[in-house]
Order: sequence, then C-alpha cells, then structure tokens
Amino acid sequence: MSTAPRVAPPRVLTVAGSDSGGGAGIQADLKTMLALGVHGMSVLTAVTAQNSLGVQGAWELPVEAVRAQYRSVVDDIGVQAVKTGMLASAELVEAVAELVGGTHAPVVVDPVGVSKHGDPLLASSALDSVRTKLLPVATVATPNLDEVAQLTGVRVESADGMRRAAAAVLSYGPAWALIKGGHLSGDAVDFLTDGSDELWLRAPRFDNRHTHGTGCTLASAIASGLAKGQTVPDAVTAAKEYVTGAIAAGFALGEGIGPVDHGWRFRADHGPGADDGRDGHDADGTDPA
Ligand SMILES: Nc1ncnc2c1ncn2[C@@H]1O[C@H](COP(=O)(O)OP(=O)(O)O)[C@@H](O)[C@H]1O
Ligand SMILES: Cc1ncc(COP(=O)(O)OP(=O)(O)O)c(N)n1
Repeated sequence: MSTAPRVAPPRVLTVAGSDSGGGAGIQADLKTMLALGVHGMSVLTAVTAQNSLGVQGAWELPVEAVRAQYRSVVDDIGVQAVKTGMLASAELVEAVAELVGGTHAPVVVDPVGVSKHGDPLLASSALDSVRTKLLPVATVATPNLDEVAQLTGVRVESADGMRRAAAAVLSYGPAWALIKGGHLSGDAVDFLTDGSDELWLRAPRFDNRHTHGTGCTLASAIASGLAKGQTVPDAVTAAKEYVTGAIAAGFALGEGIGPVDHGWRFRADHGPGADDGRDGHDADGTDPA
C-alpha cells in the first residue's frame, strides 16, 4: 500500500545543554516538543553530568561545533521557532545571539543561570553578554526570579514586584518578558508583558518536590506554540497549562529531585491532581517520602 508523505509538523530548535538525567536541558526540550506535536531539533552547547542530586560536571562545546550544528539544521530543515537554554560562557552566548538574531523565527530565551541545586550553568562573566547581545534578539525572555536578580539587580519577594522586574528585563530589548514566580510561595503566578499588554498566569502550587526541568519545559512549550503560529499570550497560556500538568505529575527518580512528567497528557487518567496509579506519586501531587 502506498501512502502520500505526511506534511511535516512545525519545526522547533533548542540550543541548550544536555542533562544526562533526562529531566532538564535538551532532553526536557525534546520531550516537550514531542508531547506538543512539533518536530524537535537540537544544537548542543554543553554536556553536563547531572542527576537528581545535582550537577557533577559540565563541559562546553567549542563555538565552531555550535555554529556548525546550527547551520546544519537551519540551512536545510528550517525552523519555525528557536529556544535557548544553558549557554555556559560569554563566547557561546555571543555566538548564539548572532545566530538566532540572523534567523527569521521567534526566539524564546530562557536565561539559565543556576540549576535547582545551586550549580552554576552560566559563567558570571557571561551575564553582560546575555544582557546586551542575547536579550535584545529575544521574542520572549523567561527568567526566574534568581535570574531577574542576577541580570537586572531587581529582587522580587512577592507577585507585587513582578511588574517592576518585567520592566527591568524589557529595558534590555526582548519583545516580551515572562517573569516566572515559581520560587515564591502560594499560587504559582507568572507575569507576561510587552510593556503595554499584561497577562497574569496563575496555577495552584503543587506540593511536589519533583520539579526538575520546569523552566526548560515551559520555554520549550512556548516555542512550540509560537511555531504553530500562536500569538505570544496564547503560546504562554498553553505552555503554562502544559507545565502545570507536568509538575502535578512529577515523579521520584534517584535520591533527590525527580523530573516533571513530560508525557502526562499521554497517561490514561491525566490532569493536574489525577492519580495515574504509579508508585511514588500521590493524587494530590505530594511526595509520599
Ligand atoms: N510547585 C509548583 N507548582 C506549580 N507550578 C510551579 C511550581 N514550581 C514552579 N512552577 C511553575 O513552573 C514554571 C517554571 O518556573 P520556575 O520553576 O520558577 O522556573 P525555573 O525552572 O527556571 O527556576 C512557572 O510557570 C512556575 O510558576
Ligand atoms: C543542561 C541543563 N540546562 C538547564 C537546566 C536548568 O533547568 P530548569 O528547567 O531551570 O530546571 P532546574 O534545574 O531548575 O530543575 C539544567 N538543570 N541543566
């Protein structure tokens, strides 16, 4: 039986580091893209030896290897959206900023600074390059509150400060800033603005310690929505819903912080708070340990 070739799904490229434990970085990005129905592609910037306990080692790739991967993918296959994550050094930040700045596709910049365990994923000497080279070419920048403080000096202790944080991030030139309130207490509240339109995104906070990879997952989900032609507010709204479900279904792995569940929508009984019957995960998202 002959079948006509399928029309290719939208293509999304992640430029990020590898997490050997599979919860964050390139691995989280590609899983998110699969779950959201786009074709995921990757440009590796660094390799980390990483697990549920932290980052045991990190090695950058040479700039020429990053450039070559990028050109291979973009020049032949093409991209409808790009997401950047761990970029490690000033040299890599500047090379990636130049590459994505010359590509006709929306760019989601997750300015990854430090892992959940406190391990540095970006040299402090690279902060200025993030501010002056990478943020100006971003369609959406998605800093968490630690990254906001590192990049802008603005410290946010409650949702009230998020508007001020967004203004400080926007001053470096991204079209939109999404300030993530995952590190606050209470509801998980994020704030999106382009300086005139504003959107508050609110979800219940799950009392689940297995949240490794939340930021990578959210940024990749936004890029996936943009590649499908959604507006920034629609893509961010859909991405927030996806990451919320993934956090609710996060599961224990290893001795430390387990990953969010990128495949939660594939489970028979999915949804925030649903009990899919796996060991080690309660219906209310609490850690039984
Ligand atoms: N425990 C939680 N329950 C629900 N949502 C959360 C929780 N922790 C983080 N989030 C959400 O996950 C997304 C990523 O945020 P955050 O964890 O702050 O990013 P990062 O991984 O970059 O530190 C945001 O939408 C945030 O509100
Ligand atoms: C290789 C790599 N890239 C990025 C991160 C940070 O990911 P994030 O989604 O912010 O998740 P946490 O580290 O906060 O759990 C990473 N750890 N490794």
